[in-house]
Amino acid sequence: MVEKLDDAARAAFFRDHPGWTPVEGRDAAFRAFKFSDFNAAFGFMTRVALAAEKADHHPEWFNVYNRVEITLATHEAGGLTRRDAALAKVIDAAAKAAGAN
Ligand SMILES: C[C@H](O)[C@H](O)[C@H]1CNC2=NC(N)=NC(=O)C2=N1
Repeated sequence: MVEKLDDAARAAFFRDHPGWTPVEGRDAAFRAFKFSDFNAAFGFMTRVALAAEKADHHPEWFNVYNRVEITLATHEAGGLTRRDAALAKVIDAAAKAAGAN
């Protein structure tokens, strides 16, 4: 069972992943992305989905047209873990490659 990040590691998560914000009332991280169009947004989601499935660690997300909102948490741990930090890194790189602003 993966452990929740302790306070220092949780602070480091938000420091090291600019753009991600804590979710109120829940140990989770949120970030919204905007792409040029649906094609770019869905291409991004496809790349994230493949990485998530490979890692068996999945985002909670919401998409409308060119907008993708993502919440990260580890359900089995009830909060943020190193798995979320790893997925955030993949997400940020994929978003950058897909031209998110
Ligand atoms: C059985 C399987 O390993 C689990 O359901 C995985 C799948 N993806 C997951 N994703 C996330 N975000 N949290 C989990 O606890 C989780 N658990």
